[in-house]
Amino acid sequence: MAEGKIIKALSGFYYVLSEGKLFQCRGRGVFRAQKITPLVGDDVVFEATSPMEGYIMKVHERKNELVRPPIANVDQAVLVFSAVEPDFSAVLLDRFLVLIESKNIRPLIVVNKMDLLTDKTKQVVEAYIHDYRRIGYDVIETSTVENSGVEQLIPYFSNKTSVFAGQSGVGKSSLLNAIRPDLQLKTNDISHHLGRGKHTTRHVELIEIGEGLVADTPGFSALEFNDIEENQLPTCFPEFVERSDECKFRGCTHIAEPKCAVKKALEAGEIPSYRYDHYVRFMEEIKERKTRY
Ligand SMILES: Nc1nc2c(ncn2[C@@H]2O[C@H](COP(=O)(O)OP(=O)(O)OP(=O)(O)O)[C@@H](O)[C@H]2O)c(=O)[nH]1
Ligand SMILES: [Zn+2]
Repeated sequence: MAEGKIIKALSGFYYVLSEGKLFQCRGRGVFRAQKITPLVGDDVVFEATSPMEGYIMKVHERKNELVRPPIANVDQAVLVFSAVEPDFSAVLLDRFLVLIESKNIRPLIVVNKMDLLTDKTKQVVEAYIHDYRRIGYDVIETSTVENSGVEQLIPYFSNKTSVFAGQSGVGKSSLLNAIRPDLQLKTNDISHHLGRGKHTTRHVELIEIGEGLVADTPGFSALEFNDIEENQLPTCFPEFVERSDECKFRGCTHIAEPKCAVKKALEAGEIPSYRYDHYVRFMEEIKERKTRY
């Protein structure tokens, strides 16, 4: 018996990577009865029946699970935004961050197309980058055209399973190509792998980058807060969590309560007003969803 990770699933076979070797495996017959469907990203115990084949005997418990693309045990989400074309959007970034924080996935923010900034737009984008770094997020500035910042990304992949996420056209495929030119993902093309329409079935595959694994299909295409509870939302804003011990009320939602440390920090300019505004907006969205059912 050996331990491995499923990096690809195709036509009833699971491809298990174990100590640098790939095994084409079948699942155990009992998985079907037990309603276990092994997923890409699953850590498994398998029995090798030849140097390249085997049977999956056990699927380890998952740390998390994405639906689109179907992938288990995601450690990190690389949130790709462009500085311009499309314009940097803090509300979209906050939406991604909430979803990711709620699944215990570590975010890495990449701001791409830095080459397109003018003196004026640069100030705006740099101010945002500064704010997110102050919260404690890692932000990497890149340009695939000038090939800058790209190599800074590589160490972040080590010993992790990562998923790229971000709007269409921000440069996700371009970044992956810059990191691993042999992938030759088509860019700016509606039919290429990373940009495939929402309704086609996707085969996700984990590819090796640096010392880690990265999904070749981006995640988090649905940006709704369906699985997030009201009391969970404050925990998705690290700069609120950090201060909530100082709130007068335990379980403070930082909205209407008096003597709230988050609101105090907001008034003092320590928390950017747009972050707080997004929080309030997301909270309303979650509450509204509840009354709908
Ligand atoms: N100026 C500039 N253009 C870039 C940069 N990175 C990517 N692009 C261009 O932006 C366009 C979109 O890039 P893609 O890599 O296809 O973007 P994507 O995020 O994979 O898009 P989808 O597949 O639709 O999700 C292409 O025309 C790229 O050439 C960059 O750093 N600077
Ligand atoms: Zn509070």
